[in-house]
Amino acid sequence: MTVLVVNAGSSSVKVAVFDEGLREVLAGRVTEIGGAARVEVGPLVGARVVPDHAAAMALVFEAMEEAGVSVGSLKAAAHRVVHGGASLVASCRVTGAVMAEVEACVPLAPLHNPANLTGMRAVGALVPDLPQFASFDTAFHATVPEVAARYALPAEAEALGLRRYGFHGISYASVVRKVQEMGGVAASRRMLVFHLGNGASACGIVDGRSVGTTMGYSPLDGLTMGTRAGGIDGNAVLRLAEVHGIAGAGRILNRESGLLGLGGASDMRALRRAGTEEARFAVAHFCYWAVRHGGSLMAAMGGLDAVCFTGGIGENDAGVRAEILRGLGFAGVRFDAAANAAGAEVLHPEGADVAVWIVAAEEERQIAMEAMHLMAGGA
Ligand SMILES: Nc1ncnc2c1ncn2[C@@H]1O[C@H](COP(=O)(O)OP(=O)(O)O)[C@@H](O)[C@H]1O
Ligand SMILES: CC(=O)OP(=O)(O)O
Ligand SMILES: [Mg+2]
Repeated sequence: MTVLVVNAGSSSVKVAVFDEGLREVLAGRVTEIGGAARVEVGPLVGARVVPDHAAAMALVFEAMEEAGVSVGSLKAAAHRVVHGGASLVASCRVTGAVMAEVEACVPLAPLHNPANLTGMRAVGALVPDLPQFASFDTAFHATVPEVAARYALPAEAEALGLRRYGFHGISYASVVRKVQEMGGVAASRRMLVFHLGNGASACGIVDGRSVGTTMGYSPLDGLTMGTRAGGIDGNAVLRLAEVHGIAGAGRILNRESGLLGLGGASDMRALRRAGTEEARFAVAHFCYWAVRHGGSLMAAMGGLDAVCFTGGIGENDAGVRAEILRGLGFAGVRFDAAANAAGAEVLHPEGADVAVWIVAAEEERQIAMEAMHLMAGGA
């Protein structure tokens, strides 16, 4: 039951191959697709011209063969799909109807869903008979109460699908699973999880279920992100559209804002290296809004038992974690500075009221597990 997992982003593809025992036998990524791309897939490492996602998938298959993981041994491919809309709320086999629904959600996740579809088509073109499965970032949030999901809009607007869906659900599901594996369930009834990567969000999780999250209709709302603005007044959006047109406003909000717009770089490591006044302000903005939203989610959960950090920034940037944890001090959050600086798994001191953990995001493994569950006949 070897499964190829494909996590396609707008300009990158992350892949992993898992065997039936869920051992990761190959992993890698192709980044900066569209030109002189960077390839790091098993034995294939270096710069290559990769014009599109189809070419990237062809390279992945080439690397698999070179690594001795034959494409013929694959039993399935499984994809991350960012937006599943209102109807795709559980992982499923990819069919024409599923692809049409993912396509219908393109306007809701313009940076992500087109790439997810391209990944499915590329695999389909290279290995036509391979069963394909999809896991949705939105699915984990299907449990939020209606008051949290609805915007205060009239019924005609709701009928356009304008609801808070929430994202990063595959990552949140993997955090819940890993905290359970760490034996932390009892201590973590009410868990505030920060997924801090290029896209960033936070989620309030009670007894393993999402009760609220910061992203909404699309992955634009909530926290300050690499290139996305995060929360912004609808009238400010209208003003941007008036001046720049709808496409221009969309570009500014999704691709030119966030850390990039404030600090001159979308990448946290680049901001740290730059060390300018603007870069420092961008990081301060990122942390301030993470704390503000964290407080709101704590209210939605009725308290706090644990805080978890995941994603590239959450797992690696001790300064960001420290600033957010200090900001949550009012809620009884304490942390061990040395453990945080070292990037340890457990950050809370002995006897603390609130547990604090770093949990590595395992989106690919989660997707593989869901596909294998479906292949084994699970619902
Ligand atoms: N060692 C590190 N220190 C600080 N930030 C880091 C480190 N490693 C990765 N990051 C940051 O993580 C972010 C990317 O996170 P990641 O979860 O890989 O993103 P995505 O999967 O959404 O593309 C970037 O801002 C990057 O700078
Ligand atoms: C949903 C989302 O924002 O994803 P990413 O963090 O991969 O951009
Ligand atoms: Mg990510």
